Amino acid sequence: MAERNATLAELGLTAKSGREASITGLAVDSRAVKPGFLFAALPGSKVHGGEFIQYALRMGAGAILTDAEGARIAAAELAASGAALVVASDPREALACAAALWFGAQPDCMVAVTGTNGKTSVATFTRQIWMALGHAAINIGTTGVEGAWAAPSAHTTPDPITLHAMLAQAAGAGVTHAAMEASSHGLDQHRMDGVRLRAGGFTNFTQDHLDYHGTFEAYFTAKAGLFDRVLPPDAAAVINMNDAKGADMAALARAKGQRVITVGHDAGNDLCIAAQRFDASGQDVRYLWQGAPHQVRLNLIGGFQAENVALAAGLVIGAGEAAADVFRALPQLSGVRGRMQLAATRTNGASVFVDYAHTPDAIATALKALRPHVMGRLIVVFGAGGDRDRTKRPLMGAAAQAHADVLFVTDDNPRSEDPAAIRAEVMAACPEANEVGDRAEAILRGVDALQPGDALLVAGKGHESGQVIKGDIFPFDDVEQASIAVAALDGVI
Ligand SMILES: CC(=O)N[C@H]1[C@@H](OP(=O)(O)OP(=O)(O)OC[C@H]2O[C@@H](n3ccc(=O)[nH]c3=O)[C@H](O)[C@@H]2O)O[C@H](CO)[C@@H](O)[C@@H]1O[C@H](C)C(=O)N[C@@H](C)C(=O)N[C@H](CCC(=O)O)C(=O)O
Ligand SMILES: Nc1ncnc2c1ncn2[C@@H]1O[C@H](COP(=O)(O)OP(=O)(O)OP(=O)(O)O)[C@@H](O)[C@H]1O
Ligand SMILES: N[C@H](CCC[C@H](N)C(=O)O)C(=O)O
Ligand SMILES: [Mg+2]
Repeated sequence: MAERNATLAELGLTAKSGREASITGLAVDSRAVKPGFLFAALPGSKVHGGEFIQYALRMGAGAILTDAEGARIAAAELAASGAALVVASDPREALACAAALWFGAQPDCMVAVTGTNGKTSVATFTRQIWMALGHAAINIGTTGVEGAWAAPSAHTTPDPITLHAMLAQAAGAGVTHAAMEASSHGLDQHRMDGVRLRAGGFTNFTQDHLDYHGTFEAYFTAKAGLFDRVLPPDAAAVINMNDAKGADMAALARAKGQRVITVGHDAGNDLCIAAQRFDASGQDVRYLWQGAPHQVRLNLIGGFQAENVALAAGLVIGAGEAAADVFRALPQLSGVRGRMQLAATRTNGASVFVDYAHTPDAIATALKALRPHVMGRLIVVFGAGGDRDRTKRPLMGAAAQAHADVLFVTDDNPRSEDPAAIRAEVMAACPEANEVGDRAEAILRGVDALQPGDALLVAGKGHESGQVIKGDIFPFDDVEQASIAVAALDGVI
């Protein structure tokens, strides 16, 4: 963090009590507080950050940003310390704006994408198109920061302090364009409210994260926040109209005055996916941009990727590039790590794909997408994560049952839960599936079952490099395991 000072007013904040503060840095975790820092004591899902105000004050915090509840929890310590106290009705939003002002620089041209599935894919394709057009661009999300500047990231949408530190560093390194993922947690917690966006995208809305949001309505409201709160009225909203919620999202965006760019299979859309022809290594797609045809080669497996590419193209056009240039760049797109990635091929010609499908809709979409590329049977190895939405487990089982011919149910980050109990919840909807808890063995069994013309989809972990069991992370990589299995069975590397 840069060595500098700011007044509360310079961070858009007004103190309710306490002495004048000269802020030296920002922290959301009391353990990161240094002398002179502003500590944001936020209402959490487990505990109220107000519980840690006294600790932050002992570490030398110069100011506290919190809500009425946090101020009440630490009233005595706050009065005794004389530290500046800012009380906000929504301290997360206030922190996001303060972080934007503290770190200052952001890439000039930024866009964000939300939706249950496809965010990483769309953000990555957006960055790739910008780079093909000669811009210094990055994407920020589940796979970290990638492109013209790189950094790891623990969250899909980082907390505002981490996010604005990243944006400022990237801008300082010459990055002019950034595409970021807006997760529903991130939107609900106002993590990106201080980001200046030129365009926002919506992929789709299906089940995930009900453990956190509670209801579909609350989950949708969180996602809608990208358009009705974060995206300014002069921005473009790029909406997938194939999704059942597309029309609602478009209406919200129009009500805010945003320029809506619709994307979909119907001819009435601004960007229409008019036709697709599949082959072993990808697809030819006929797009219509405002009625004019652009026929492009996509070296990407899966019909849904043409939708993700269309959204990315819409975002780039919405953010100011000429449509003809954008369509010319599309054949250069390459697949996203762990998304429909061809991981290995058996000597009998059967293929193994690794994909990040971890929701019911994603499993159905990924399996359906493979069908036109496969003449034989579809085999799937999958599981469901622990400490995450439990209600999606049988739905994932049902999706696999409906769209695959042979099923192996295995473990996928059981976290604190009993792995056998998670598998049982999945298998309630696919009782005939083979149950193989150990993921490496499940992949080996899946690969062993491959006959000429078959394909195996290893779903759920995509780019992930570890299996999370209890508090430990064991190194595990689906792509690597697929290659090992093929080498072991076929005797080749
Ligand atoms: C459910 C959730 O999103 N939690 C995030 C949230 O934590 P919280 O507010 O609920 O934390 P809490 O434990 O109740 O603590 C309350 C407050 O006390 C503070 N605290 C806590 C302990 C202490 O000693 N001192 C201290 O100051 C915490 O920093 C926090 O501000 O705010 C924290 C600080 O920003 C985040 O680190 C934390 O992310 C947790 C680790 C997490 O796992 N989040 C996941 C579910 C998530 O955000 N995922 C999304 C979506 C992924 C997808 O697309 O599928 C993502 O964007 O990554
Ligand atoms: N447009 C789409 N429609 C339906 N399913 C999709 C779509 N795009 C991707 N998927 C499926 O979802 C999986 C995850 O894709 P991706 O990582 O791009 O999504 P995400 O929204 O970033 O996920 P996360 O919420 O974990 O960040 C893919 O591996 C694929 O199976
Ligand atoms: N960002 C998602 C990823 C899930 C991936 C899957 N491997 C799992 O662990 O469930 C989540 O944390 O819900
Ligand atoms: Mg993602």
